Amino acid sequence: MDSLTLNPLCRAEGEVQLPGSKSLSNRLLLLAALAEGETRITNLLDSDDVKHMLNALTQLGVHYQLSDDRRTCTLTGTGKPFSTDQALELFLGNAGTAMRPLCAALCLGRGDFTLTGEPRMSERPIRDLVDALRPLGAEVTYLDNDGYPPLTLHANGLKGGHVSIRGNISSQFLTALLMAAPLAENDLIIDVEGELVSKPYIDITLHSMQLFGIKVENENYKRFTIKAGQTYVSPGDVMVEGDASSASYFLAAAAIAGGTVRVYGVGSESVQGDKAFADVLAQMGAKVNYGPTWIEVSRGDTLNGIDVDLNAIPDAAMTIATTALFAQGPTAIRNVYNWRVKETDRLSAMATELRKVGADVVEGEDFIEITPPARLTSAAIDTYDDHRMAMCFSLAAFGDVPITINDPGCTRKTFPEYFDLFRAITKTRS
Ligand SMILES: O=C(O)C1=C[C@@H](OP(=O)(O)O)[C@@H](O)[C@H](O)C1
Ligand SMILES: C=C(OP(=O)(O)O)C(=O)O
Repeated sequence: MDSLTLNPLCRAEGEVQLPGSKSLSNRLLLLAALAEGETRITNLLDSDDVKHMLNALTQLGVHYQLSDDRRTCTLTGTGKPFSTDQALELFLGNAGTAMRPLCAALCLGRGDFTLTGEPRMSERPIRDLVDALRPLGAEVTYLDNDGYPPLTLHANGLKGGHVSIRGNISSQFLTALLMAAPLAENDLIIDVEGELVSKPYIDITLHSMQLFGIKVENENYKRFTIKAGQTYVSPGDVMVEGDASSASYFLAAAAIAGGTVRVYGVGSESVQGDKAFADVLAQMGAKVNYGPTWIEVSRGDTLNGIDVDLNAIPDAAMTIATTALFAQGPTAIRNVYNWRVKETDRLSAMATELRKVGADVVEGEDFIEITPPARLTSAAIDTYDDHRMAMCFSLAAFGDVPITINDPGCTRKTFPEYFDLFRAITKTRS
């Protein structure tokens, strides 16, 4: 296995143009494919998760053109759901933003669609979504284990009506239902049961649907009503914002090390909940400035440990876990149960790797408490095929010791060029 050793770093300084948001890229591609007319999507993310969505659309017969740098996609939708005479098998890697939304959207059409992915995808739950789709007329067969991909959809349209969906495992289930809803035969009312995890991602969904002309009635994120008879209509040109989760590593580097880092592509006007990561850094003592499309962070007088509920921003929350290595006092990150069902069991992986660099860690069922060591220990960090483990632990190189990242290439899921950009804004201790 490949590895990358980062020599001790002492400073972060510079500007980063962020790659496009994964969440927006995959939503806009799917909605453009379902929409009437031609959509030109700019600043599209070029990463594995997006490639899986694009490959699926190709197999579904969608016509699109990618620019040479793969960051502009011009796509012509038919305004109709996807249908096929021949059974299709779509391989979706480990992309939750492809698996869950496609699972619902494909039920709108006609034909047999099998959705598969990498081995880890077969351990990521999908039951809550399937259980909500079945009363709407979806026929779904699990191929290996009940409640998990791979699965086959025997699609024959979705009826509409009134369904409930559990909100506490993944917001992507609700996102999937919402995006399919306007093309159901009748109005759809969706009730959300229990806590809604990762709530700001629902705003990304509603924003994306609104761009394509869809109206959704939102009663406090508890009930959503979507009228039938609406069609997705192309907005023409649409630009993908920079990825707010990808911004977190650069901003944290400045908060830890001194120097000032500004990221472009995400700012106060962003629709992504992960922009709030910068507020968490401010709570720890960092200096934060926002412009409409940029965020700038510098180190404050001290960096303090905090006790926070990060249920709303589980991806950026991982970056707080490694930032905590440099804080004064312990940090507790609470209400992140669903870390366990992502690219890996992130609560367990994070605890194991933080201990390797010398932290004292308590791993709870849905929280993690990190007490930083007086001095970090040099270590080889395992990344569990989890892009965020690799990116988070690059920050450990600010601890005066070399840090080796095993399988750094796993960042290809959302951020293939991460280590080049990280190197460009960090200075090695001489
Ligand atoms: O809808 C989305 O784009 C996402 C929602 C979140 O997942 P959960 O809702 O499963 O927490 C997030 O972790 C994921 O990276 C992207
Ligand atoms: C959880 C993540 O991805 P996915 O979209 O596959 O759920 C992530 O990017 O951290």
